[in-house]
Amino acid sequence: MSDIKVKICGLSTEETMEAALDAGADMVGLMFFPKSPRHVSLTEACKLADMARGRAEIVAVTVNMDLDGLSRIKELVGPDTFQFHGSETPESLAAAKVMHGTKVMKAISISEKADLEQAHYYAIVADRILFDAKPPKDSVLPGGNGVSFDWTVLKDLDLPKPFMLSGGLKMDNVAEAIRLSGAREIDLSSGVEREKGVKDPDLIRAFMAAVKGAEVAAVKE
Ligand SMILES: O=C(O)c1ccccc1N[C@@H]1O[C@H](COP(=O)(O)O)[C@@H](O)[C@H]1O
Repeated sequence: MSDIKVKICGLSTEETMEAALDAGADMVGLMFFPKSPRHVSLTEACKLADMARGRAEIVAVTVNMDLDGLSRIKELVGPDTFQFHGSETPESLAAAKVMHGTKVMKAISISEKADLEQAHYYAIVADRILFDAKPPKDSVLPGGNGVSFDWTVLKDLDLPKPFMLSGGLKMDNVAEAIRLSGAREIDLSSGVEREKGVKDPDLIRAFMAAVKGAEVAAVKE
């Protein structure tokens, strides 16, 4: 195992964006969901995206956003990828891909193995699938809740597109998550926060070091 791809999501300050880029994050996520504590305005997002351009893939995270909203983000922020984290259909992903010329990633909520089935439909149009845990019943957020699912359900998954694992990842469990799921790409938000919505540069660096450690350990196995 080597070269695990890492996405750090919900970056909202220049300090934490720089920490993520400097530590080698492959993808950085900007949150465009007003109910999220990681939500950024278009102006903030432009600044953060300019820091990341050419250094990491810029992902705009949206939840059931209309085409006008997506167009504004595309024109002003210029993401490489749209992440769809709501109940968007494969058809709406295809429309966004054609209209905006970006890559598209669809988040799928998992609580049991049967939930993986829908990934095969989305994988026809999506460039990447993101598996996240089903949100707790009382949560207003469809993602970013810091909860995990049974990683072993992903083992030996056969999809025609790459997939990312997310949900409750942090430095203490990432090695185990990679080992049990077989994921080559991971995504996290809460696990590098000192309080809800507040990313911590030290936790970002420690997380990236833990991923490197997991890679080295796997090569020795
Ligand atoms: O982070 C959020 O606030 C959020 C809001 C709405 C949709 C998605 C969101 N985050 C995504 O969820 C994963 C998992 O988060 P966590 O690591 O369990 O906190 C995160 O990486 C984002 O892609």
